Amino acid sequence: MPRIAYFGPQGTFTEQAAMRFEGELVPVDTIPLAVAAVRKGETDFACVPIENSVEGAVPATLDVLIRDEPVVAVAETVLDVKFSILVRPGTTEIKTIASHPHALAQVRDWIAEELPGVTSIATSSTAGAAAAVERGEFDAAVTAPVAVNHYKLDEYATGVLDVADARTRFLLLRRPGQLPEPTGADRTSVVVTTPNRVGVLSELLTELALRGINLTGLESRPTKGKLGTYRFYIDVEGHIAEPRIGDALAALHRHSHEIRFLGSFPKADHEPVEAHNEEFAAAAAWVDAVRKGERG
Ligand SMILES: O=C(O)C(=O)C[C@]1(C(=O)O)C=C[C@@H](O)C=C1
Repeated sequence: MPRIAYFGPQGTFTEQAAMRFEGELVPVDTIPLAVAAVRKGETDFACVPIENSVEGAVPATLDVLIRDEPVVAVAETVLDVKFSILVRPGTTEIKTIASHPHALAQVRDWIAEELPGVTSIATSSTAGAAAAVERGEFDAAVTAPVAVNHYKLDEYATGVLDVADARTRFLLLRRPGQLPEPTGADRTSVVVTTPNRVGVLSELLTELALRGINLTGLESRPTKGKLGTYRFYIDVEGHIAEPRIGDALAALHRHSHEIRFLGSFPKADHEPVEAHNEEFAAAAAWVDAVRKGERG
């Protein structure tokens, strides 16, 4: 059975996401450690959060994807997110509340309303906060609902969320190898660094638009070198096996200093992508025929 390192410890949202894939689950404490496990070959896959509908991209994941040896996404899954507030049995007063920064940000208004004056503390993960509360380091933790099954804690509140219908998307990563087959409902992800000149980002986006490619995500992260220099993470609908996507990625390659492929994989929503692949194939066949002198 393949081994999947996931952003743990037990009881995180990422664990629930990882359970949707076939494999033996291996908890590790941080996102970089989960990805390092797959890079070193200690596990076959790593499962990490990539974006949340309320708080946006998960910076730790974006940063780890560009470092060291390449890893590629082969699948994604989306979880509905709502939180539980866990406390040690018998707790009467809450002065400190701990969680992953993304989780704290999603319940900020609830905390202000229900626990005014409480101090919020960032921990490595939601379940890491639960473990710390169990050890007596903080009074309360903002966790995934399942965390109550893993720690000797009680539910102070459940179903907590400032914005209804929050969702988080997770990636299943592995070392580069055979790509998943195109399904007609895929996503492709790349990260590029561009020369610093006028209009370069608009050139990249035009390459996509000209080929009828739908952009589903655009994030920038500093290169961590010169101030004001950025990497762009680009998600589009389609699979690199499709001519228009392959063509567009080749164009992005031409516009970039550096480009890294982060995967082509089925979208979690399985909604078919309008691809116009026949038109691209017909156009390529025409050019081919003209080159051979068979057509005018
Ligand atoms: O700490 C966890 O439980 C996680 O899986 C991380 C994470 C995130 O990074 O966004 C996942 C989903 C929630 O939005 C809150 C935290």
